[in-house]
Amino acid sequence: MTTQQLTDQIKKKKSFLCIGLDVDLNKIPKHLLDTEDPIFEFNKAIIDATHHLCVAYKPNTAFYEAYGIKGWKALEKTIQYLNQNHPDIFTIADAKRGDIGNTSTMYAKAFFEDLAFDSVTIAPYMGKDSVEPFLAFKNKHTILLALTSNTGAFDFQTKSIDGKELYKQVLETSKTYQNSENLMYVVGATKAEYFSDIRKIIPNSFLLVPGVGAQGGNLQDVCKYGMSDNVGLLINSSRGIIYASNKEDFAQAAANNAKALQQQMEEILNM
Ligand SMILES: O=c1ccn([C@@H]2O[C@H](COP(=O)(O)O)[C@@H](O)[C@H]2O)c(=O)[nH]1
Repeated sequence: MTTQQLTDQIKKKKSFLCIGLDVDLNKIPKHLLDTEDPIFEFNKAIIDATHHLCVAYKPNTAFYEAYGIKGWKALEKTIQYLNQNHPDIFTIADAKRGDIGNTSTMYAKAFFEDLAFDSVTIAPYMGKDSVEPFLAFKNKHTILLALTSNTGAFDFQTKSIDGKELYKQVLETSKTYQNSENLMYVVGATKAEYFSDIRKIIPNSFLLVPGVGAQGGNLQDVCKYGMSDNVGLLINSSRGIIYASNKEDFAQAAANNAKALQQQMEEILNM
């Protein structure tokens, strides 16, 4: 999917919501545990109930890898279900990969070719030759960790090196990479006060913004300082939506929470 197609979807649905599919078998409704593939059944029910309210889904691969081969199969079935039934929805593998060049190429093949995700999250720490193999894939997007939502972000990312904060150096340097038009960035919703500075460096890039909901980030603040002329935001909520209820009504409860966020987004887009 191109960024223009993503922007068109945002305008059509009046939503820039990304729903995180972080499936924890201890949190899903008990009746699903009797099915052959509880992870996929949970995801399918959530997707069926919420796809009209969001423009993206983001499974975090940790929640699948933790269940071994069954988890990976459920991830594969989930992305196939999305690509077959909702090709207009942007898909993000939140895998936070990145390694020496030939290894990065294999990671890119895994997520872009085998699983056919639209995008994958990447850690920038190993630099240019670890990121460019992902950028080489046409119409696929590399979402670089810039300023993360957790408190540990202050350990390194905001530290000044040669007079400039590390996260700013990540933004500036990554713009010089080959095929940098395929870059997006992760910026945490809990860091709303940093968005103005970030937009000075990357005015038009898409930002994936986790941290609204369970982590306490504020949607209005993020939009006030982080929205670009073309919206340029994907606001993620995972636990705040998918675990709205652990009873039989879980999918409808998730849809209600997604709807509440989508309505706030619609108001912001109409302002
Ligand atoms: O800076 C980051 C980068 C990634 N994440 C991931 O996003 C979701 C957030 O889940 P919630 O339940 O809405 O808090 C999760 O997969 C994180 O690993 C992040 O939170 N912050």
